[in-house]
Amino acid sequence: MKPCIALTKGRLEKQFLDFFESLEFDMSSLKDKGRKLQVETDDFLFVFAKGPDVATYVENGIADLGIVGEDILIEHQPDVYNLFPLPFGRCGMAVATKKDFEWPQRKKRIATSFTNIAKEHFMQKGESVDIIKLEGSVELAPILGLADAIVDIVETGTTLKENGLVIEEKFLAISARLIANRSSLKIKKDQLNPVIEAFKEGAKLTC
Ligand SMILES: Nc1ncnc2c1ncn2[C@@H]1O[C@H](COP(=O)(O)OP(=O)(O)OP(=O)(O)O)[C@@H](O)[C@H]1O
Ligand SMILES: O=P(O)(O)OC[C@H]1O[C@H](OP(=O)(O)OP(=O)(O)O)[C@H](O)[C@@H]1O
Repeated sequence: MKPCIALTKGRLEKQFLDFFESLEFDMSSLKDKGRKLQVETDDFLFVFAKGPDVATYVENGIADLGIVGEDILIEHQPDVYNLFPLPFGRCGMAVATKKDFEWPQRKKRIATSFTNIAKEHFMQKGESVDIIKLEGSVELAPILGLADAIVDIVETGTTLKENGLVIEEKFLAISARLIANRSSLKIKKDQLNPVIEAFKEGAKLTC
């Protein structure tokens, strides 16, 4: 059976496919995949899923390898091998507030999609905070008065800027990572090692 690679849909997907093409793997059936969620190439079966689900498919051995943002690994702590960073999906985690915001004297209210990362970040500073879980457009929360601040991904800073927010603190550098199922790495060693080595070499060249 061909190795199965789970890919994070969305921005990582496009960046992975460019990276994959640069390694001269067969890309033909991936280029016009349309809305298909599974695509077979000469060498692999690709499945396309949301980041946390990529980690779940790899953890459960449905996919042998996965491409996922480090934010997902830190937030969800799946039981997988976290092999190495890939040269795309670079961004960071930050605390951001409204410009000129003064923290109130009560417990801080933090809106985020990354509740574990946010909790852990403030815990390490010795602060207990109230976390408000949002699914997206997190930048709205301080503007609308739902929270004092957000913990979210920042890349260019455009979303913050265009919504009148500023970075108070940057605290994590993130990139896409190659992950592997623990048993696949042993059982399918001969099939997977050449691919993993090709990704590693490609990552070194592009870094
Ligand atoms: N602005 C960004 N710049 C670079 N990488 C990002 C950015 N936002 C997210 N990422 C990385 O890409 C991964 C996938 O993010 P993406 O926004 O495509 O999916 P998502 O969070 O499920 O969003 P959506 O629900 O809008 O599809 C994240 O886990 C993170 O590692
Ligand atoms: O610094 P920037 O380059 O502006 O990128 C940061 C934005 O990108 C992500 O949002 P996404 O586009 O995934 O939408 P979301 O709000 O639905 O998560 C992230 O949550 C920020 O909002």
